[in-house]
Amino acid sequence: MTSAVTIPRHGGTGGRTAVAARARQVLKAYGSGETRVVALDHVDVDIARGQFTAIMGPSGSGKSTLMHCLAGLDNVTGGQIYLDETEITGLKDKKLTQLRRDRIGFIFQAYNLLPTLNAIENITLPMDIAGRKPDKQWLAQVVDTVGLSDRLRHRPSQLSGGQQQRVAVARALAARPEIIFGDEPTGNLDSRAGAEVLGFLRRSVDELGQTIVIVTHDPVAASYADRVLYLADGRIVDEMYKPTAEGVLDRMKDFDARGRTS
Ligand SMILES: Nc1ncnc2c1ncn2[C@@H]1O[C@H](COP(=O)(O)OP(=O)(O)OP(=O)(O)O)[C@@H](O)[C@H]1O
Repeated sequence: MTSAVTIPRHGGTGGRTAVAARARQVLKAYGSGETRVVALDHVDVDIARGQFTAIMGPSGSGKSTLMHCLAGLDNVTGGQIYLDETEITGLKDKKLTQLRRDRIGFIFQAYNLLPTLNAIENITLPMDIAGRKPDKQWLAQVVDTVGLSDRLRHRPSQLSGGQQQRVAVARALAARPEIIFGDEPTGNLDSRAGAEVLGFLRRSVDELGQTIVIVTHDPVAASYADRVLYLADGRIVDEMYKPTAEGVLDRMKDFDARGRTS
């Protein structure tokens, strides 16, 4: 088993620490007594700022739970989660809602677009709700990079699945959150649209310095990441830097074979 890698806390990151999010001894259990399930078993992990991280592992290994705990969408049973220097575990609901709104972006498999709003209205909605004015230049860059400039007045029903997901990606990026979390962000897309969205996420890391964490089952999606974390039975059991799809697939086969013999 590999232990969590600790990244230097201070780097050339404009005053922010080099670690965007941290989990320390995070325990998450559901239920009690005989039905108690330990979804996360004392997880330690550092998510590096400006990197693309993919979380992989078999079904039920705790991937979504880890992402939800890191994003402050779910409470932990024990341990601490930090976003930059802020401990989010223990924050009251109102503060947590505010923190998620102001500092975190989300991309889900169901795009969660509002059907009555057009693309640009959906993209700026979180900022409108927060009462923040979008940075026009930045917004134009995001819209241009996702290739939506000629679709901004279209409603979600007038867009393809890939285009809708690109609206969801643009919405997450537009507010320049410290970190973006994606749960199977390309799960509903065909391989061409999926590649487009993943290519865009990759560019936003390389060109815009965005920090991204996704949960995926797909070795091709994971190959866009800088680092893959492997979960099994609620623990981080391995990691891979600069993954290739073949390398990820081989590692998954190893785990399956070990799982069958243990
Ligand atoms: N609300 C819940 N109540 C009870 N048990 C839960 C709940 N949510 C998750 N679990 C359990 O926690 C464990 C981890 O679930 P989680 O959804 O994080 O796994 P996963 O790796 O994301 O799975 P998948 O790849 O199938 O989405 C599983 O055993 C699951 O059954």
